[in-house]
Amino acid sequence: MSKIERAEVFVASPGRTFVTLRLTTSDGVTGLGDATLNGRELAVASYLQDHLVPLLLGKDPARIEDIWQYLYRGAYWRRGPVTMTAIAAVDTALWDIKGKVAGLPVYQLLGGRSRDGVMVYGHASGTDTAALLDDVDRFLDLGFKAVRAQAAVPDVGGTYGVRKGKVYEPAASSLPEEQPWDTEAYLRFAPGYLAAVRERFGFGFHLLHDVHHRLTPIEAARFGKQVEDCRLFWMEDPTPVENQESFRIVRQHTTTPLAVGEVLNSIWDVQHLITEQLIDYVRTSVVHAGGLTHLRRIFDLAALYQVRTGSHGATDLSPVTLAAAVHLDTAVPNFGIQEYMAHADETGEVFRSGVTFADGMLHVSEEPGLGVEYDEKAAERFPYQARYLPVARRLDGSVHDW
Ligand SMILES: O=C(O)[C@@H](O)[C@H](O)[C@H](O)CO
Ligand SMILES: [Mg+2]
Repeated sequence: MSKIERAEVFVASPGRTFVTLRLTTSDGVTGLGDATLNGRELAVASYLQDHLVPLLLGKDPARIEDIWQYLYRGAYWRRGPVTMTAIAAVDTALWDIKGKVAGLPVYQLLGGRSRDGVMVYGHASGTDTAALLDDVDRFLDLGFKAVRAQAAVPDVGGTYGVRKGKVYEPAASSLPEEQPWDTEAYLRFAPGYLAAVRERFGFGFHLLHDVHHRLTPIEAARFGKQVEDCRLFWMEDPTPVENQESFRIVRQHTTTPLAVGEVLNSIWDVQHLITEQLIDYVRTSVVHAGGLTHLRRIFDLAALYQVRTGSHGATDLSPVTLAAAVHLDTAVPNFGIQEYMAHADETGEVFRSGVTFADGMLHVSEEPGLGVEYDEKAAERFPYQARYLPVARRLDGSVHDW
């Protein structure tokens, strides 16, 4: 029997911080898992190093489901982003190993190909409507079939999702940046720029928008209703998601499709959203929702209720997560869309990935496993730097959801 012989945890900041787990078996096969929890990353690194590595050494790497159950039930303290991200890293690395041992790409282990490629959406943004329109134009020129549109609210600034440099990087400061927020100004402004995008470019592509947890249920209902003519692919994270019930209020008022789940970690976090058909797309990701083993379970539940997938894919999810996501997206029947932002060039110096972009879609390579390699020598050139996501404050100074 092959055994898990080594388990190494790497923390590096090539462009942004990534925590990476590498397992090595007694047969010399390696597997990679992403363990990045942006802004709280060292907690997961310690969870792995101090609490899971000692449990993994000597275990049979082929027993993916058993190890998942052992780590989940064995923790006793259930769910939560830190635990589920640590378990995800182990699980993803074990799928990578299983693929390499079998000589098959991971999507083949998941049931094989359901589609030729994985449709993605890119992030267009602008400091005003004109700049946003130019950016949408650029994405359409690059061949994207789906584009998310965000613009800064005039006279307020600080709006979520507006790219400053080449790469969107909200976690840019050594202490959390504080950004102003004004709900009424946003509600006055945002429907107009979404309409302007449709007016200029028409309906021959999918248009998405991320509200980023900023509205109350009734505000989100008003927004969804107001933008119905834009025929959005989805309105993302309309309200803070802890209260699954609040989606019923939004749902009762609008046919704008709803997407949620990037901050959620388990099937129980999305259970009512799915079974009561309160959402259209579930955005849980490989890295934050317990790995391929658990995410596939969520996607299967979703399929029963015609909820489709729309996995989180911002650049604070490493190339290991992106590859794992594209393998799963390639295989599942109820795939919807995959979020995709190209990683910074420095990230590509550390992670070599076989995932490629063509014609608005991502494709996995046919290499066995996930098709990603980690260059630890290159990673040494990018030592860890603490960075935080911003926080939002209303104009009266009180804390809002970022
Ligand atoms: O849907 C998205 O890409 C965003 O919500 C980001 O994931 C979030 O700002 C954390 O980086
Ligand atoms: Mg989002």
